[in-house]
Amino acid sequence: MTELLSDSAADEAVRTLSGWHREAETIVRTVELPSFPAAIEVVDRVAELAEAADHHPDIDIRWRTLTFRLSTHYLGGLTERDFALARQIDALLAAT
Ligand SMILES: C[C@H](O)[C@H](O)[C@H]1CNC2=NC(N)=NC(=O)C2=N1
Repeated sequence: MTELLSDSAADEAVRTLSGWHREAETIVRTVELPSFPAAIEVVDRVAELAEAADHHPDIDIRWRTLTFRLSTHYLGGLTERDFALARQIDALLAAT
């Protein structure tokens, strides 16, 4: 069963990620792509990952800059589901 992480566990977990930081009960990563189409392609691939995980980030799209924000909405905080998807996004971005 998915459970909320403690404050210290969340802080420790975010340090294991690439380029994410904590903002209250969310984790956030901003990345710039070479072009708007490249950014949209990343959004599309993240959407596939999110659907497969049944866990979805908030995505802010501003030209070539994407900001991903993760939190487990139904529990109102951070859970392992957020970090699992964040790791998948990191792997996707590392290969882009
Ligand atoms: C019914 C479905 O499983 C839920 O609504 C899922 C969908 N995606 C989700 N995404 C996120 N980030 N948090 C959730 O609580 C969540 N719940």
